[in-house]
Amino acid sequence: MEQLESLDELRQRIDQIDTELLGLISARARCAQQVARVKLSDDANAVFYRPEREAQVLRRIMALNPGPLAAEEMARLFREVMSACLALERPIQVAYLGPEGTFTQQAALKHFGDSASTQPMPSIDDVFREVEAGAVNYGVVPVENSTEGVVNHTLDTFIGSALKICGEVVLRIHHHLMVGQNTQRQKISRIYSHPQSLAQCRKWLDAHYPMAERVAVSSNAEAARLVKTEWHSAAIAGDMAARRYGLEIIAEKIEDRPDNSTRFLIISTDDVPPCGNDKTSLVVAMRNQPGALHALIEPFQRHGIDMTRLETRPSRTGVWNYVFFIDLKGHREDPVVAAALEEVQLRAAELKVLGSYPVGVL
Ligand SMILES: C=C(O[C@@H]1C=C(C(=O)O)C=C[C@H]1O)C(=O)O
Repeated sequence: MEQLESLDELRQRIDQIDTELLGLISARARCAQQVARVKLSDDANAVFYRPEREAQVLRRIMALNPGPLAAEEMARLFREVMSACLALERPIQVAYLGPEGTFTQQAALKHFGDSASTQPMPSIDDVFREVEAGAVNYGVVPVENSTEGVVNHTLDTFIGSALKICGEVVLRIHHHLMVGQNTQRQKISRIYSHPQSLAQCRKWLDAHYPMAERVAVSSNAEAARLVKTEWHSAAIAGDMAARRYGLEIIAEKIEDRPDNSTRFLIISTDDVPPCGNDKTSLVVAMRNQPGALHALIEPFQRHGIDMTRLETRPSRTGVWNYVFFIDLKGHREDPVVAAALEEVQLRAAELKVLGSYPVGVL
C-alpha cells in the first residue's frame, strides 16, 4: 500500500516547489525584459506586446500540459505570468466598452491578463476613436453573441475605420438577477439591462417576472448602477457588475441558453504576423446583381478555405451595395488565402481586410 506523506512533509515539499517556481518566474521575467530591450534597440517605438507570439506560448503550454490541472486552467496561469512580464516594461493600455464591470471589461482582462491597464469608454465609437488617436494601445468591443447574433454597430464602425482586428476572445456569458440593499424583493416592478441581455433572458423573465417592466439601458453595468438607488428595481448583469456596485445576486445563471457566449474583438493600428492558427476577417461589397453571393463565395470554396462566418448588412453608401462580413480560417499572408482574396478583389466592388489574427486561445 502507498505510504501517505505527513502533512508537514507535504507542506515542506510545497514550500520547496514554490521557491523553485519563484526563481523560475523571476528568470522568465528577466528574459522578457531582455526581449523588450532587443525590441527597443531595433525601434524606439517598438510594440512590446506580440499577439501571435503569446498565442503560440499559450498553445504550446496547453499541448505540453501533463495534468492534473486542465490545459485551460494552466494557460490562464501562464496568461497572468505573461501579463505581469509585459507590464514590467510598459503596462499595456486597453480601452473597452464601459462602464466598469461590463462583460467587455471581463473580456479585456481575459485576453490581456490582470496587469493590463483597462479604461472604460462610453461607446463603441469612443473605443475606436481612442485607439485611432493613439491614446491607448488596444481596444476591445463586442461583435457577436451566440444567442442574439451580431452587434451590428461594431461591424458598421469597421467600414469607416482604418483600425485592424488583432485578436478575438470568446467569453461564456452568465447573467444574474441582482438587487441593491434597499430593494423590496417582493415588489420588483422594473428590470434594467442591456437589450441583448434582456433578449438572452427572455424566457426566464417571462416565467419569473412576467409583470415587471423591462427597461433597456446602454450596458449591464449601467443597469447595476441604476438599481443601487431604487427600491423596486433589479438588474440583469454579470459577476463583475455585481461586485463593482455591491449588489446581491438573487437568481444565478438566468440566461435561456446554457452555452450563451459572446465574441469580442481586439482592435489596434497594427497588423499581426501569422502564428500558425489564424483567422481573417473581411468586409466585401458586391454589386446588386444576380449571383453576386455565389461569385463571392466560389473562390474560397475552390481554394479549400473554411469560412466560419458570413454576415450580410445593408449598405449605407452607394458603392457598398451589398456588404458581407466574412471570417475565414487562415492568415492573409498564407498563399491560398492570398490567392483567393486576389480573385475576390476582382469580382467585388470593394474589399477590405479587417485583419488577420490568432484564433482565440483562452
Ligand atoms: C517576450 C516577448 O514579448 C512579450 C511577452 C511575451 C511573454 O512573456 O512570453 C510574449 C510576447 C510578447 O507579448 C516576446 O516577444 O517573445
